Amino acid sequence: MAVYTAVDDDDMRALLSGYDIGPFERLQGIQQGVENSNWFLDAGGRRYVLTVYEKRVDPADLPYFLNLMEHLTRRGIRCPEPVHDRSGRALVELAGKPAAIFTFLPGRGPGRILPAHCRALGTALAELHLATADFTGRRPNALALPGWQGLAARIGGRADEIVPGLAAEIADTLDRLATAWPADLPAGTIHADLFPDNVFYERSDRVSGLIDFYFACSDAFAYEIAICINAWCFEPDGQFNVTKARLMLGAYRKVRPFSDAELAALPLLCEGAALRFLLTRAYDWLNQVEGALVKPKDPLEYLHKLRFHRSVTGPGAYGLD
Ligand SMILES: Nc1ncnc2c1ncn2[C@@H]1O[C@H](COP(=O)(O)OP(=O)(O)OP(=O)(O)O)[C@@H](O)[C@H]1O
Ligand SMILES: N[C@@H](CCO)C(=O)O
Repeated sequence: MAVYTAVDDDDMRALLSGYDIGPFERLQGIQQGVENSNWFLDAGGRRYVLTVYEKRVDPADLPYFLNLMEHLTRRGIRCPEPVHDRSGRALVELAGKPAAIFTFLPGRGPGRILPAHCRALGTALAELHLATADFTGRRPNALALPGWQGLAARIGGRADEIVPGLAAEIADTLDRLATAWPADLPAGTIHADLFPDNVFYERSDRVSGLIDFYFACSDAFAYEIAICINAWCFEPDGQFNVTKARLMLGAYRKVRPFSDAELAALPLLCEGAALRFLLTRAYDWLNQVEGALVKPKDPLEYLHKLRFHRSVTGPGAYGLD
C-alpha cells in the first residue's frame, strides 16, 4: 500500500499539458513503498513513475534529492531521472502536494540474495560514490550520531518493552560510539538506505538501477559500506555470510580502494550502522499507528547484527586482508 493521495485521469491530463512527454494514457498505483505515493504513468508510448511526496519527506530537501538523481544520471549511474516540464521544473504540485515524474527503470529487486548480487552491488556502490565527487549539493545526515542520541532519548526506557535490557544496551553502545567514532574518513554523498528493495537487477551479476534516494546525505563512504554489509550479508537465520561480504567489498575496492583508516574503522561503522536501523525500527515498533497497513520491521534483527559487530576484532571478519 503506497498510494495515499487521490489522483484521477483528469488531474493527470491537466498536469501533462505542461510537459512534452506526449498524451496521457494510464495511471496505475504501485503497492510497494511506504513513505510516498507512487504510480506507474504511461504517456506518449513510454512508461514513467509519478511520485507524490507525503508527510515524511521534508519539502525543503526535495531539490537536493532531485538534483542528486539528475547529477547521477549525467554521470552514467542508472537511477530515476527527474523529467522536466516545459518551463524547466522537475518539482511540481499535484493534489496540493509536491510531486515529480521520473524515468522508469527496468529490472527488479534481487529476491533471494545470492553472492553474485553482493558482488554486483559492491561495484555499483563504488561507482555511485565516485560519481558524486563533483556533486555540489550538501545535506547533513540527520541520522548520524546526534540523531541517534536524540532518537534513543525519545525511545527512553520503553526500549525494554521490546526486550528487557535493551535501553541500557543502546546507552552503552552510544557511549562507546561517541568516544571512538572516526571523524576524518573519506566522505561525500551517500544513498544511506541501500537495502535490497532499492536495488534493481536484470541479471544477478549486474545492478540495473538504484532507487529511493530520500535518505541521501553527506557522510563517510565507509559508513554506507557498513549499512550495506548489514543489509546484504546476513542470512535470514541471522548468520553472517562472510563470502557475500568478501565479494561485495572485493568488488568495491577494485573501483574505489579503501584507505587504512576506513579498513580499521569498519567494525565500529558496522556497529553504528546497525544501531541506526535498530533505533528507527524500535521507534516505529513502539509508536505503531492503529489500523496502519504497514507492518513495522523487526528491531531485534538489528540488535543481533549490532552484537555480531561488537564481537569483531578487525576487518578480516568481513573477508578483507
Ligand atoms: N524509477 C522507477 N522505475 C521503476 N520502478 C520504480 C521506480 N521508482 C519506484 N519504483 C517502484 O516503486 C516502488 C516504491 O518506490 P520507493 O521505494 O521509492 O517508495 P517510497 O515509498 O518512497 O520508499 P520506501 O521504500 O522508503 O517506503 C519500488 O519498490 C519500485 O517497485
Ligand atoms: N530500510 C529501512 C526502512 C526504510 O528506510 C529498514 O529496513 O529499516
